[in-house]
Amino acid sequence: MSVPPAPDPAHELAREQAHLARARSELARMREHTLSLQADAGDKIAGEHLAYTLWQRAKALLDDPGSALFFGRVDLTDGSAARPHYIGRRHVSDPAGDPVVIDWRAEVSTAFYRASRTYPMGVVLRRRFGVDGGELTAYEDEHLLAPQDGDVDAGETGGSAILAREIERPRIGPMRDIVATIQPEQDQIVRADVSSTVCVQGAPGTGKTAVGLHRAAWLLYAFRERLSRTGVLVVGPNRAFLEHIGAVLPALGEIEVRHTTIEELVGDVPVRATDDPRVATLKGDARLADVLRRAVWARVGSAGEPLVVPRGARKWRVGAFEVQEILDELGTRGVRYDAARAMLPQRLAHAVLVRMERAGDTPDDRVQDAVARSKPVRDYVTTLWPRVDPRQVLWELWSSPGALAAAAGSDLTAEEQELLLWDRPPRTKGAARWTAADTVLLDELGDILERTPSLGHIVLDEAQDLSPMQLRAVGRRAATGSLTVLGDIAQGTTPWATGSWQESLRHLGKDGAHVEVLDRGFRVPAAVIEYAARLLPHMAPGLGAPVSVRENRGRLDLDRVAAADLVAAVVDRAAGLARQPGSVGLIVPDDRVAATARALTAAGVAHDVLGTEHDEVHQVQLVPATVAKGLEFDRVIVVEPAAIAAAEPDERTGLRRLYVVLTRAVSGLTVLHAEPLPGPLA
Ligand SMILES: Nc1ncnc2c1ncn2[C@@H]1O[C@H](COP(=O)(O)OP(=O)(O)OP(=O)(O)O)[C@@H](O)[C@H]1O
Repeated sequence: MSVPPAPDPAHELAREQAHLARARSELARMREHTLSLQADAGDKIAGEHLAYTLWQRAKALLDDPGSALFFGRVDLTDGSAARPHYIGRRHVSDPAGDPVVIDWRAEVSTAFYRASRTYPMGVVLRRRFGVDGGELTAYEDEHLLAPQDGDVDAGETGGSAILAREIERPRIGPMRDIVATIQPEQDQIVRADVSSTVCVQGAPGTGKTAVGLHRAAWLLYAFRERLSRTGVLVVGPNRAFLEHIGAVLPALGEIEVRHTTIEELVGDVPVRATDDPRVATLKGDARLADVLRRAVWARVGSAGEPLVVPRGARKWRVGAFEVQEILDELGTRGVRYDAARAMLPQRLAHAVLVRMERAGDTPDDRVQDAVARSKPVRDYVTTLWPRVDPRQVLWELWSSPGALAAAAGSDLTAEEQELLLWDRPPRTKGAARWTAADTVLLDELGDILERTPSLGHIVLDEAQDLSPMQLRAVGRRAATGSLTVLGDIAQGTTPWATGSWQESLRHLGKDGAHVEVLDRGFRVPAAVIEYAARLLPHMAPGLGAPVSVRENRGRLDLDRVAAADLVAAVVDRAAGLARQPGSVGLIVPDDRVAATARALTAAGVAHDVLGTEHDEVHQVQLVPATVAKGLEFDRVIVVEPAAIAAAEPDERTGLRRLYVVLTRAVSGLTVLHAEPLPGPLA
């Protein structure tokens, strides 16, 4: 194929701008058309539903003048000619139905993200557009089949000015989508098949969260019917994090995806107490699943008495031995406790029916139903296979050494059982003050009784922090679906944080799922990541820091002041940073949040306190150290690292917490302290 001469850039840009104008007018036409459709349906309710669907579709077709309808183009060869495809956030077509812009999630778009000089995937030309205020301002070309002079090399770090500009932009407000610049290794994860669970290990800022959210959007596009029926869920560490990421999926047109924390996911009962870390860790241990199962199933009685059912003048009798066989069979079939309980009356009635037939009667199904519903059968079942309330089971276990020992078998040592028992048991289950770890156990008990419904897909972020029992709670909600598991072992800050993804995947019920590693850092600049990485050998040996792909090495200031001046210095530095554009994260030890907020307010520095309800979004965000995970800010001030580390139960967790807070910055990090810095940071 002959290589066309290089076009005049100004002329070429004007042509692309004309294509954008055309795309905009086609989108407006699509919207007009949708608005003109009448919501005529058979009945009133169906009519209202249709009208709502049309209204939603029209809303989705609204053009956003602040962003361009496409950000890239690939010209794919079909042997003789090359056809251009414009790639954007949504599909736009002309009146004949031919595409003007193709959704980034469509099959053809894959080449835009993945093609390389080594694997050109039929890409004659890949073009990335520079966009400003919704207008095309520049473009960059790569001719993958036959490279030309002036091509950028996007495979090279710093090769693409457009990618660099996107990565380097100062951060303001919540997280944005990355559709225009998804990297090949990220795209592999985004487009992994719906049936496969993928686990991503990645250092801070390698794009795990971004990849997980784009994967959810891609799955919803590629498997729309199946997943809109079964549902997609995003699970994150806390509300501040969910607020930070909550706009990404709606910006990609996906408004149905629920976002939740693990506590909200399992929390049917209010949490009114906290466990000592040793107790919480034990309650999160997977062995508890067996203990709970035994505690529930031990409630099924043994058939000591025969079942006697009077009908008319006769009494029908099913011997205890035969009833026991039925009980044993139901208990070993793998059905849930309540389902088995619901089957028992019919099984017993069937045994009665067999006796009636043997005696020469010809009873039909209605007789069996009547026997199953009769009082003697109901009473017999209630005694043998009682109704179980999860809270009652747990209350008994934590109150009664005998009950716990019986359920524990050889799974828990005497010492462990001692740890689990309440010092002062509440008098009733209603008076119990449940802890967060208890709610997870109650959720497990709920599933022993009745199967938890499964969703189609779950994106589980910061998964390293979940206990085995929490992982089980998430896993059963994806039992017939799949998961995207995201995390970083070095950022594990719970006493039960995982040391092995294989183990976590086992608890999730997805043994053997693939673990991918992302190691190119898009957030943290080199000067900052090199400093934070000094902690790694002390708290996560074997794990490496990301290689920063940022051009800007960033700014690192270590700033020591006298203890008496610390609060004033914090206010002064925050106010100083707030004079320049970009968000400011002021990360302080949790127990200093209130005092810092008061000092900021007194000095007139407008701010939000993350982790509390707040309506406005201010430039300065005051962040308790334990809430910082997963967040990012343009400039970060970390206040008193020694106190942040000392607030954790052990040294390793303290250093990991520091690693998390030190890696939130995009442009610059100031470490402000009065106490000496923890060893590796000094
Ligand atoms: N391909 C990309 N193009 C542009 N920006 C990207 C890309 N990938 C990631 N980023 C940006 O890098 C930053 C970090 O991404 P993200 O929060 O997803 O990282 P993470 O691995 O989840 O970090 P952490 O472990 O700290 O939670 C975000 O601002 C994100 O938009």
